[in-house]
Amino acid sequence: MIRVEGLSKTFADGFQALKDIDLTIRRGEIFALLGPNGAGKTTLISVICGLVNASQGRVLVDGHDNVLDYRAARQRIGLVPQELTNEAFVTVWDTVSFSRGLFGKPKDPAHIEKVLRALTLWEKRHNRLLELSGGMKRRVLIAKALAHEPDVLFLDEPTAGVDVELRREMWEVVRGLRDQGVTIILTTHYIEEAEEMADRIGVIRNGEIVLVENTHALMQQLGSKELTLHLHEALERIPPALSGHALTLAEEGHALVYTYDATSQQDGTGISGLLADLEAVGLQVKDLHTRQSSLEDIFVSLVREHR
Ligand SMILES: Nc1ncnc2c1ncn2[C@@H]1O[C@H](COP(=O)(O)OP(=O)(O)OP(=O)(O)O)[C@@H](O)[C@H]1O
Repeated sequence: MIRVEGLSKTFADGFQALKDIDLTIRRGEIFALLGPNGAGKTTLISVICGLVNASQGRVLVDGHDNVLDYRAARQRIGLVPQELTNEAFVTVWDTVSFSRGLFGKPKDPAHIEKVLRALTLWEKRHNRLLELSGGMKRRVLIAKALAHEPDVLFLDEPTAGVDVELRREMWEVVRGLRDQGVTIILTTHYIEEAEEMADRIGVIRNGEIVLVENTHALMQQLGSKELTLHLHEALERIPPALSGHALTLAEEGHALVYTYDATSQQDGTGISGLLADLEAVGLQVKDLHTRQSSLEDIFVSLVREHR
């Protein structure tokens, strides 16, 4: 659906925000662009959508070069911006219909109705935007982006700053759109969001794509958790009876650290077996805590790995 080739962007002040990016987005997938603040997510989306000029490279949208064949490329794209930029006094129906008109598409009330129903905004179609909740306003932005029947929808941080309930609601909406055949590209800081939503994840850091991976495979790689068991008495070495568990000794023998795959559904975490074996060898646990790799840890290790 989208092909990005050798894309670089240097801003007027000399800052290079994108460095030689190659990326292919498949038709019908949800692709999450995951990266820390300032990584270049918005810039990349803006270049693909034709809002910012590339310094080098090119972008094809369904085979159409987004510079040489701008109209055809842009028409296939719907963009939901990061900021809520709705006019306050127009109605839901009018603002969504107007967005369609911007693309020179003939009026099609049946399509607008379909979009509003899909986003559960139909009941609110005669309301002015200032009368809507924050979640509804976000959905109006999606409706506007879908008004001209794009094939691919870009969502820039669709759930930044929204509460858990609303985030889940947004996920449902986005999944529904994918099921209707829309290709979706979203940016996010939240690894949970990427995990929950995306078929594939691209990690961007300092303007470089450091990894593109199937979500399931990536979570297997990143989903490892650590369980630290503080012991009553220090050990000199790990007892042979525990050699079947992925254990290391820490804190001068006062703690055992167990690493396990938090995403494994087949084999479980192995924690209950470990605890049983600890008891069997007479080790007493004083305290325990778990820790999951933070997004930052993950980025750091990914970047290290790919250097
Ligand atoms: N017009 C501009 N001129 C100069 N630098 C810019 C401009 N726009 C963005 N940048 C810089 O490019 C880098 C990438 O910005 P971008 O907005 O793409 O990041 P992001 O990954 O979307 O971050 P966030 O998660 O915070 O939205 C940042 O360092 C930013 O300061």
